[in-house]
Amino acid sequence: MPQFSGLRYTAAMPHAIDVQDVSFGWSSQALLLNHCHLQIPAGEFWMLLGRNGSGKSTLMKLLAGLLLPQTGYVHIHQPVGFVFQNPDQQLVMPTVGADIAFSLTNQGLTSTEVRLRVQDALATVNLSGLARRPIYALSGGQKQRVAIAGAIARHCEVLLLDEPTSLLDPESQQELLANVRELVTQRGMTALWVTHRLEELEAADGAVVMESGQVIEQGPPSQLKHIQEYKLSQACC
Ligand SMILES: Nc1ncnc2c1ncn2[C@@H]1O[C@H](COP(=O)(O)OP(=O)(O)OP(=O)(O)O)[C@@H](O)[C@H]1O
Repeated sequence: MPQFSGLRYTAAMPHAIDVQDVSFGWSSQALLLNHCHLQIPAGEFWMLLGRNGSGKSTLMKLLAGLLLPQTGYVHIHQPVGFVFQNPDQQLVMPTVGADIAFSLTNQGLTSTEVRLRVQDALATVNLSGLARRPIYALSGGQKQRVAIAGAIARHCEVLLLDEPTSLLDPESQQELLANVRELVTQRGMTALWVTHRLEELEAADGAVVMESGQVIEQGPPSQLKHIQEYKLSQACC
């Protein structure tokens, strides 16, 4: 198993994602994340909520291994795929098929294996037949699904999605949400999805609320006090 400072992979873990006492600051003067703890059960779909600037995206980057914590550990024992808010920041090849195949570079696969993985991944996100479609000719929702297909082609078991629907219209939002729900239910993947859209919680098994760099609550959405408060504040405005 690979082992890096602050990012530890272990063989048998009760949770797909286990964050223990993680602190991180963008500057040496102040910590943004302050002794964060978080556990996401394997094979479940969870959402991460919190006000602007509370540290959600920073935490997601720590989970993906794009940043390393200054103290504490992130334990993840399965391959991780990351889906950015804006898919144009992660789709790098001219066509759909080439982009998914690019994610398999350096995996030592034959061209037949690459082709089969691209086909399987496209079918999983309901984009079969679009392998030759130029990326620029896709809708925003289709681009997000190509990003997810890249993770599926790499056999990622944990999906991290940072506000994946914030640039989408309501119909594409619903399609993406249903697609990720299906990946969790049918393929047993684990997904953690950042959102400000409370209606998306209906698709989730659990939710985590962050405030000022700390996880202040986590559990089934209907039982979280802070989420009820957000709902009430939305209803009256
Ligand atoms: N690359 C960076 N360099 C320096 N500071 C950063 C960087 N990225 C984020 N920050 C700062 O860290 C703080 C938390 O940002 P972060 O994006 O993690 O919050 P967030 O909860 O995801 O917010 P939002 O809901 O608005 O996306 C902000 O004050 C932000 O300016």
